[in-house]
Amino acid sequence: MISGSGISFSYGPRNVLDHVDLQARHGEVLGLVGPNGSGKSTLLRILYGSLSPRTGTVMLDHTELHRLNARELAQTVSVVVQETPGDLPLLVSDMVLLGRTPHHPRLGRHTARDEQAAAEALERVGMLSRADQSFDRLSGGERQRVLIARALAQEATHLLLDEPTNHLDIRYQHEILDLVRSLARNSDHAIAVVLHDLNLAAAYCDRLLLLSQGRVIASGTPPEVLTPENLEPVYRIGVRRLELDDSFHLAFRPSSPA
Ligand SMILES: Nc1ncnc2c1ncn2[C@@H]1O[C@H](COP(=O)(O)OP(=O)(O)OP(=O)(O)O)[C@@H](O)[C@H]1O
Repeated sequence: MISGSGISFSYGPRNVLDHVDLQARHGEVLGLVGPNGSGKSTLLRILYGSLSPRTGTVMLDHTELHRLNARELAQTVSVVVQETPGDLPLLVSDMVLLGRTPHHPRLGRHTARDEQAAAEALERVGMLSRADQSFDRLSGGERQRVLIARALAQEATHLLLDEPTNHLDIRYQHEILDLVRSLARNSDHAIAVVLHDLNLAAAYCDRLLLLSQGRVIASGTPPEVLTPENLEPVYRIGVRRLELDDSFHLAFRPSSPA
């Protein structure tokens, strides 16, 4: 489980997170949603130890995050973030093999097991046929899929993703989120994912945390959180919820100018 309690954070004097509590349990996908600047990425960075909270603690299962060294952390948590590496002269297969680094002794060579894990991960994101291509010649969406493969090859049991569907076409938005959900369901991963698309969040997340200005506005299942009453004041846009047989769809309309 990834859990945060009482997490506050400021960049300089500016408070960006204010006593946030969250839990991403094994077997579940927790979605972090909220408008631009609400603190989602900052929260995610705190959950993988790239930023330290001003107050509060992050636990990975029964261990406080700050007690893990870099290798232990990388064996426990894999991360897919927006900052794609610049023009690295790496093949796609090499990029994915980087995910195996935490499993090696210092300066160890890749083993057959590493190669196999990398190939399996590329297969899962539909990129195995591109293994021998240069990473920096891929499209944004293809790069994203390779970075997800790198996280899969890492074989950590906790997974954090920041807008993983950015750059992806509709088919791969669904395929990647389906894959993320299957990692929770079938491999018992604990997963937290930042998503902007609330309909995708409703379809693929088990629980949601709705943030606004660094505070938790609502948390619970998608039907509990994604109500017009919660969303309209936070996004300042009209929201209609269309109930379908066993799900719902959110439709949005810009508010008329006052
Ligand atoms: N390095 C930084 N230095 C100062 N302020 C920052 C920094 N990074 C983010 N912020 C500010 O912190 C607030 C929260 O940013 P954050 O990126 O966590 O929001 P977000 O919800 O992920 O936004 P978005 O949906 O636009 O990606 C914003 O007001 C942002 O301007």
